[in-house]
Amino acid sequence: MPDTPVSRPVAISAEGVWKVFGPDAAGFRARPAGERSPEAMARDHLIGAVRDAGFQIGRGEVFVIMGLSGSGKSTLLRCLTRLIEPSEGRILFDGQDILTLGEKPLAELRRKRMGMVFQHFALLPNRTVLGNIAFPLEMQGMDRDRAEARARELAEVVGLTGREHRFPAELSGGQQQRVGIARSLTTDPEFWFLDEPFSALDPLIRADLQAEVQRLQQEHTRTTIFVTHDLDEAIRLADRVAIMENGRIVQIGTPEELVTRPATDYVRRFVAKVPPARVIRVSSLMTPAEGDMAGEPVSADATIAEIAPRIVAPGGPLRVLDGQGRPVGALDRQSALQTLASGI
Ligand SMILES: Nc1ncnc2c1ncn2[C@@H]1O[C@H](COP(=O)(O)OP(=O)(O)OP(=O)(O)O)[C@@H](O)[C@H]1O
Repeated sequence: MPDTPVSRPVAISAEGVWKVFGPDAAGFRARPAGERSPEAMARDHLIGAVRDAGFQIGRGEVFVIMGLSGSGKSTLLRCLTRLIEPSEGRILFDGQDILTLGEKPLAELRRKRMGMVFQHFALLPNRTVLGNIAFPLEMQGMDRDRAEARARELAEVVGLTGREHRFPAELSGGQQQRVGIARSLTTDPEFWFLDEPFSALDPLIRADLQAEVQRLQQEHTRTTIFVTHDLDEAIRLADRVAIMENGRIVQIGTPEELVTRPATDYVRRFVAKVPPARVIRVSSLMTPAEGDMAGEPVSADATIAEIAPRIVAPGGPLRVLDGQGRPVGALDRQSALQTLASGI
């Protein structure tokens, strides 16, 4: 499987992870490799919800898992948190295999270092916004005043100021999801798992919350694993995307790589409607150069769509700067225009 390696220190690593459902799922480990094809497994009424998944996620990375309904996204995410017990494989957090952890250390890991948000999660109907956000802290023994003070901070962070004393029934769907996001952040988790958190929301609210996730993720350099079946959402949020098909990861890459170098027809069909200018970055089109240059500055990390107004303006080549503001290349307007002409 084509896999663009992670470019940061590794935070989470999955090796040979399988999750099998069916009458004799427990006997799966003893199955020889030759008996693990979808056909051979189907004969024995076994479903390979996750099939031999392997990948590494970098610290602070947004790793998006996407694929069609039933491709195994949620099962894989749940395996990573051990909400579902994998049938086989290793899942390492900072080098430690969490599948070997006993109940107590696992609970500790979840409570202290992980935050989770789901599409449908239960808010406590008889508790206010603050009461709901504070709940995990109170469960951990924090006194009510301190827990509420922290909840108040988080309510502000997710834009719920002024609604602290409302009950869930008095909130819109988007506001309820904000409560869920705040609640998942009470312990300031290093690892943030989100499973289709915005699928039930209308597009405008969804875009708002996507921006919120980006902001929260950048502020605290959280390692974020985000499941979605929405390609637009994946492209907006992801550093890298893992595409799943029938339980298998068929490609891992940046949005740009998926669009410009799809590994299979399935991936090609998936990304067919993405305008290249939305994902191709200035760094991919520039001519590398060093030293002083003339021309209007653009960021090497920007997408061609983001700098469209500069590209269409008249003038010579654009001066490309890296994250530290150092000149790293020149962008020819003509070649950028060609990418732009393919749509935004
Ligand atoms: N508890 C279970 N028992 C049997 N089969 C299951 C179970 N959970 C999931 N599956 C099967 O495993 C496969 C993967 O399901 P999963 O929910 O992970 O997919 P998904 O990509 O998250 O789908 P969706 O986008 O619809 O949520 C599906 O074929 C599903 O029917």
